[in-house]
Amino acid sequence: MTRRALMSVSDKTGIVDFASQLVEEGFEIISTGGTKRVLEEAGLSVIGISDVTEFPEILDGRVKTLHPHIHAGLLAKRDDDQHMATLQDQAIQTIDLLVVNLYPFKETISKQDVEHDEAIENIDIGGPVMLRAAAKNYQDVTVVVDPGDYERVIDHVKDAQDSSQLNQALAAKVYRHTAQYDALVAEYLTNESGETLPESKTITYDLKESLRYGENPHQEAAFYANPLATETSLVHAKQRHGKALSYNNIQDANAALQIVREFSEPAAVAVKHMNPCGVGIGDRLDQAFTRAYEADPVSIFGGIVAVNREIDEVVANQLSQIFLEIVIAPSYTERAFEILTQKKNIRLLELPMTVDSPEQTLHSVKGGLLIQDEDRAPKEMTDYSVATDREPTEAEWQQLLFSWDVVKHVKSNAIVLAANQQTIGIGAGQMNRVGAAKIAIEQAGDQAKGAVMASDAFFPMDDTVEAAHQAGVTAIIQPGGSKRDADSIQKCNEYGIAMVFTGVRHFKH
Ligand SMILES: NC(=O)c1ncn([C@@H]2O[C@H](COP(=O)(O)O)[C@@H](O)[C@H]2O)c1NC=O
Repeated sequence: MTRRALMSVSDKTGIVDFASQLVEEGFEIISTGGTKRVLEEAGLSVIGISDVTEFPEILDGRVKTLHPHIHAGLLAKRDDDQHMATLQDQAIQTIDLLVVNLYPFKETISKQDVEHDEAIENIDIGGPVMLRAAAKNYQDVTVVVDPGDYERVIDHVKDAQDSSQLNQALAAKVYRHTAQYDALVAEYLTNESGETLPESKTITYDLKESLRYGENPHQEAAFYANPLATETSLVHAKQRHGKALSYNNIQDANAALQIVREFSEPAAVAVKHMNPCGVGIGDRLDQAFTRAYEADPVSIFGGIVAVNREIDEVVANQLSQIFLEIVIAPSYTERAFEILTQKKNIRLLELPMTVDSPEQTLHSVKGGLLIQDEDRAPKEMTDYSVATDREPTEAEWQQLLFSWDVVKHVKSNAIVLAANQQTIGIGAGQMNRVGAAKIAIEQAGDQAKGAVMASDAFFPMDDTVEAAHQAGVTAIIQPGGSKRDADSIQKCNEYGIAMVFTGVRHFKH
């Protein structure tokens, strides 16, 4: 019996060529309205879907292939005599090859200000039903959802190769595709209805690139992208120079990006192992970078630097003095690019530094997933209160707010010391708070005199205030809320330290 291919595609790329080759191999082609038109315009002879269903395409295309003549033709098991007898009784012909791609739902909802009705009309119904039917019956039907697969399918047809392995692989691809399609529809409608943490969550990602390895060379790894990621997301960063990013590079670049986006003034952030090792702000980027560099000239070596202004010749010269894994900037002047690309091993990324919209963060645990809102506490100081007798001076306030923006991005327990728009000591990821303070203080050395301190969470005891005073710190910012706040306040008053409570905690694990 003549083999039949049903073609119904929104993305018509390559369809004429594919159909022509199938016809040459003896296939009959069945098609829906738009696809049929394209094929016929190319001179191919096509059977209209309505000739098979004996029913018109109705409801503006909402119903065209949803018909037993199509679905029985896709689903009948060829080695089941009863199935085949039923087809014969009902005068239904088998369909051997299905070529479908779906209404562009993702592209539609990615458009700015898309109307709800337009989104709904772009939910494909008939396509996924056919795809799922053909994929279920992959032992007898080849199903193609991706124009990128036309070539390998036609090669198989031409060589009359055994297609069982290919069919199964293509069927699996179909279910991944329809699952992603439905996940995006579900996400769109869920967001519209205002639900944030529904009873089940189907998340979907596309492979962006395979990585050489994960955190360590024996770990296999890949980078996946949210299909709806906005252009400010790291997955859309343009790599203008250097070798491929590693797993650790991506994590560090992400961390650097989050921190630098805290600041509207020129800012430079150096990151190592997902913690900032130096952050500086200033009137100009070169000034900000000098501060970030001088904050910890040892740790920045081999680090990642993110800045929020165009890199010019001056900054490029500064950056090229040290070994850096990655630089991320909104843009580079031509001269800066020339200077930096003289370094073979540096990776240069370009990404708008505009503040991106908050998204939920996901963290996997064995057998589960933790989902939470991004840590975007409002920056207004409405809940801030001065807990001590002495108010911070204006200069202290500036440094306190700067250090508070930084400490939020340091692994807990976290303490940041800052002076003159620059971090001077960072204690990260310690198991007790005073331990983090001691590290920050030691790093700051003499610079701690007159500096300020930020703590990501409250002081359980007054020992951190004691350590701060010994080092010469004059003002502290922390959430407050400990049972023993009174002890810390008393100690600050004794030492003339000004202490601000923010009422907000910034744990980061
Ligand atoms: N309603 C149906 O019965 C139906 N059958 C196939 N489609 C889709 O219609 C599109 C192709 O339409 P056309 O050939 O008219 O350009 C394909 O994306 C296909 O997935 C349908 N459309 C939407 O559900």
